[in-house]
Amino acid sequence: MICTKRIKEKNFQENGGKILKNQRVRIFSEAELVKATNNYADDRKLGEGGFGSVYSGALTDNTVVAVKKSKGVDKAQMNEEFQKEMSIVSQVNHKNVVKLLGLCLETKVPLLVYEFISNGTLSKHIHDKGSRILASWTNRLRVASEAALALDYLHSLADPPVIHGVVKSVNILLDSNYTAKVADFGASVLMSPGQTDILATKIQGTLGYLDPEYLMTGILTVQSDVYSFGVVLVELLTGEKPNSISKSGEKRNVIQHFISALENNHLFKILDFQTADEGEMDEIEAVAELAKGCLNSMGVNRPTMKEVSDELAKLKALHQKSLAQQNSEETDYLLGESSQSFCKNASPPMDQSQTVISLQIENYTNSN
Ligand SMILES: Nc1ncnc2c1ncn2[C@@H]1O[C@H](COP(=O)(O)OP(=O)(O)OP(=O)(O)O)[C@@H](O)[C@H]1O
Repeated sequence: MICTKRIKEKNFQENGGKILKNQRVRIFSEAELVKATNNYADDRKLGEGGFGSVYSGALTDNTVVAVKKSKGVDKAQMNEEFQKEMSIVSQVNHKNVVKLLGLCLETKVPLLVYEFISNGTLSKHIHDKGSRILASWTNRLRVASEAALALDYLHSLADPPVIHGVVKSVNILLDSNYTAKVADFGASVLMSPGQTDILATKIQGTLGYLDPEYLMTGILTVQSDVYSFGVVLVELLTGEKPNSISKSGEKRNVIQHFISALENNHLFKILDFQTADEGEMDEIEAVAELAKGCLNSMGVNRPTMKEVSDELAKLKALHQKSLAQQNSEETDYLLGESSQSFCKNASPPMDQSQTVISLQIENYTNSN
């Protein structure tokens, strides 16, 4: 049975939990989640992370959910990871952050129930050559801008602020409209207002995305997320995995390769998508410069997530404006073309020409 209720202090304390004000999540029974996921059947497995595995499930009201189930090897550690993720994700509310719907407290390590994000990870769409969604610069820029918006929100608007800790393309999911949603708060840290860094008890992260400064000092900062986001931007631009292996089997430093291409004006040789448009090239160059700034070895020299997000939003708005302009120019062109052809064909009756023109406009709109 599903019951919606404010989580009781007692339940949380029994589970080693921290009490959060105004927290509203749904409490699921273990049996309900077993049924929803067909007892965590293999074909329901969406993926596996450090904390455990994620399964898709259908509730009795047909809502599709993603259930995060701990590996359960070290109960104390798993409980800590769970508590952290739970306390962070239940407090954030942003259209570009995956929503926590509820949890189940009957299991040894509680289960987390998330909204189901149907189109997989950004990583899959960048690296799976069969995926067409990122074929256009328009979508790459939009997804980058949406993910940046979520991270800016976590750093400066969430109360309390949050360092995500493991920003990478696997942790950016795409929903049914291909809108980006930032996920996986297992390594995240809640900050006090005004606080921007924390001494980590253990260094967590994925090679290739890890801020070199954090790696050296053990201090995780909001700027560590900015570095990792810079790596995601490079991935979006080049289609290369940050820890990729070349054909000859050597480990490639994708970041160095990217920066040297940018500095030597070879950027367009290493892009992962085709663009013939000069306006787009300017935008791509601006995003590449932004990525370079994020990848500065010193955190203080990197832009803030707000600056990154504002710049991407500005570029996205410019891009949309130029797309709209192109569309109207093409419509004008079609109108011009049709009137010329009518001149050639001994002037058709007025009502017929109007029909042809409107049909052409309609076809144009449909194909776009
Ligand atoms: N809400 C969701 N909807 C759909 N799929 C999801 C959802 N959450 C996670 N997944 C899938 O499950 C996989 C595992 O997610 P999880 O957050 O546990 O770990 P991870 O990000 O892969 O690794 P780690 O936690 O070690 O960084 C994701 O890569 C994604 O494919």
